[in-house]
Amino acid sequence: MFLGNSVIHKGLLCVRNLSIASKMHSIAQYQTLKIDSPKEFVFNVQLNRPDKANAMNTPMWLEIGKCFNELHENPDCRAIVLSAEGKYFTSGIDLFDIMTLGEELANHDDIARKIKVLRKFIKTYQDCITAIEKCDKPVLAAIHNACIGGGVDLVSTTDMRYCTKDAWFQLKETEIGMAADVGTLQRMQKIIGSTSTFNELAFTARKFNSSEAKNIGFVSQVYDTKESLLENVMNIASDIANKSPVGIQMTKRSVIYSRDHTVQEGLDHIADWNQILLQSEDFIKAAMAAATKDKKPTFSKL
Ligand SMILES: CC/C=C\C=C\CC(=O)SCCNC(=O)CCNC(=O)[C@H](O)C(C)(C)COP(=O)(O)OP(=O)(O)OC[C@H]1O[C@@H](n2cnc3c(N)ncnc32)[C@H](O)[C@@H]1OP(=O)(O)O
Repeated sequence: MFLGNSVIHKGLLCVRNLSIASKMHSIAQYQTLKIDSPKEFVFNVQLNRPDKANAMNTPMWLEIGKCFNELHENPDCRAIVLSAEGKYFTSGIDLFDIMTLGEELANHDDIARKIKVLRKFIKTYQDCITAIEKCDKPVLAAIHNACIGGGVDLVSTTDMRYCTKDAWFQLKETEIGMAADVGTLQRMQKIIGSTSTFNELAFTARKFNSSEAKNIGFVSQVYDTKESLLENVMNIASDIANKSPVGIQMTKRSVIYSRDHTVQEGLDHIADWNQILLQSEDFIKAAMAAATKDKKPTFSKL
């Protein structure tokens, strides 16, 4: 059969476009998150249920997991800012959503069946935010106004936290009759380094403000407004994104591994990795750049 030139041309264009599209990492659509890339290699993930004070419902928990798993794989992403739309960062778990769990439990009479439902629920929520820690790209939380309950669990998984002057935090779980179960008890006391201060916050469920958060080391810096918070945090993320992805991703992995192991185990872990990674082109490029005072060496995507 004869194919005219224009048909062949269109066909070739189509193949070329398909191959470009397959090289670009498309960003999935999310219902409860807003995602964009305001700077090269920097992604901004925003909690996006502003009408509900960004209460974390099941779709949001699941989407957080999915999103950070995707960004872990995305070679166009080297640093991530986690922020929120609207008046509040987050009011924690969606209290209406949790009531539907009660309905599901009511379907079972037997304790073994009930605990199976609850365990699956808790483990799923844990895994969703642990995805932030498992994501090799550094995650910087930019927190404004209220960060309550599940919100503290969420930001405790990030690598760095920054907030506005009006930010306040509350480990509210004991006030609603539960022990926090998705990471605050495990991670936050290690972040702030004082078990006594941490226990006070966890047992009393009292609110603490931005200056206390800075004093106890929970946040690195406090900014006057949400605009200056985002501007500064984006700049820090961009600075990270300009560095070698090999160096940055391995640093995150080593820091988290070392937090959970002895010093010797941490040293062995990084020796095991660096005997491989020091042979990467990034090491040569960065060393050359340092020697020639090149401020912005170009690193391939990873
Ligand atoms: C496996 C378990 C995993 C995790 C467990 C985590 C535990 C926790 O998260 S404990 C913390 C639970 N959260 C709370 O107790 C906070 C409750 N909310 C508030 O205190 C207030 O809403 C506020 C955040 C201080 C804001 O107050 P205000 O400015 O007066 O706004 P509201 O009118 O109260 O809220 C606006 C709108 O949002 C809805 N909403 C707020 N928070 C939640 C929530 N946590 N769950 C569900 N919905 C929430 C509120 O109902 C309003 O909705 P309307 O439709 O406009 O009425």
